[in-house]
Amino acid sequence: MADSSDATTYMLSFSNLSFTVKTKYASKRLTNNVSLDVQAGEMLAVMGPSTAGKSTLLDLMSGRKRYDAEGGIFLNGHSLSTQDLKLLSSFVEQEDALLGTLTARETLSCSLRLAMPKVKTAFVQQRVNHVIEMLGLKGCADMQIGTPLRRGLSGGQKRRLDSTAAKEVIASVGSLARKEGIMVLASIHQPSFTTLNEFTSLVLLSQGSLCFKGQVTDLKPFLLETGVGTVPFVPPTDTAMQLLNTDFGTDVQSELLPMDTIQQFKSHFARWQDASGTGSAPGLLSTSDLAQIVKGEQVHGLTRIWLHTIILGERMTLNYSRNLLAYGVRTAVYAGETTRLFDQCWGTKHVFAA
Ligand SMILES: Nc1ncnc2c1ncn2[C@@H]1O[C@H](COP(=O)(O)OP(=O)(O)OP(=O)(O)O)[C@@H](O)[C@H]1O
Repeated sequence: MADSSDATTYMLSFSNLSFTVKTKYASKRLTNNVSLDVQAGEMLAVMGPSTAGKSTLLDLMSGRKRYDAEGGIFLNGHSLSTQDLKLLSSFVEQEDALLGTLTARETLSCSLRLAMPKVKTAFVQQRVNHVIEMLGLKGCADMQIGTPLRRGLSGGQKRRLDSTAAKEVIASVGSLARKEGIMVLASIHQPSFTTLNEFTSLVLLSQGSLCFKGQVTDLKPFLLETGVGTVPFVPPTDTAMQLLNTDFGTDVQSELLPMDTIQQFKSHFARWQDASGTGSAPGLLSTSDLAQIVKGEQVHGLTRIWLHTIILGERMTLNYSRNLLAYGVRTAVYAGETTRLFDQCWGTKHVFAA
């Protein structure tokens, strides 16, 4: 999220983030007073049962959704607006969003230029080369990603560019994050033990509420201290997920936390957090430092729209020029349909006239 040259200096504090959707008849709280800190270089895994509110929380944390009035997001004590957050963060969607006709290098370069439209070509080349190296994509950097008609990168190589995380992806992203002081927040489903261990910290959510935040290795002692315990050969995250999944009333839930499971988990967490104490506070930033970090190489308003249009136009031209057959067929179909419709309308007009 926040990029910095000094990996230990920056901390983002998310305070009381709530998000309520209002329908015609009622309102529903999708995220409920979530407060947590994330340090520069931290890799945070967000886990929770389906519909726990993971995507909503990530949207709030990255400025894609506006949180309710009582919330706030602070960088080393300075309040950030949703606009600031948008400029500071990059969001990778769950869905595959790769254009098959572009190479890995072109894909990364286009993403970087969209995020920082005014940076010099030499900077883009240098950063893209660095990321390609970090992701282990050097051997296939200039290979097209691939379309249904043309084979390109392998599935594993593609996953290093898209959002589907595996151990090697997370490991590469983690080392980039540590080196560059980037904060990585990722929603993950059923990670393997080794994948999860690549993250530095873990957030557990259920019904929009924060149920645990700590080091990945803290979860086991937390479950032991709260009396839930752990099951031999079962990862602590699986035990926690079973407890937090309210879709099914499981035996594990009624046995271990017989009353309101989520409420009990939350109050255990509050007590555990108090006992563990809070980490050291980061130094305050001056207003000018903050302005420098947030604005950086960014451009705003019409210039941004104009530069984005140019970059997307270049990408579209590249895509069309490499996919002439598919687009040629499509154009022919549209032309045929238009002629047919025109013919029909013309024919109908003549019938009425007769
Ligand atoms: N705009 C909206 N209006 C009403 N309900 C919504 C809206 N957006 C999300 N929801 C509901 O909020 C809940 C949380 O959604 P969210 O996508 O954040 O969960 P999630 O934990 O990411 O789920 P999953 O793991 O299944 O992707 C879901 O029940 C979803 O249907």
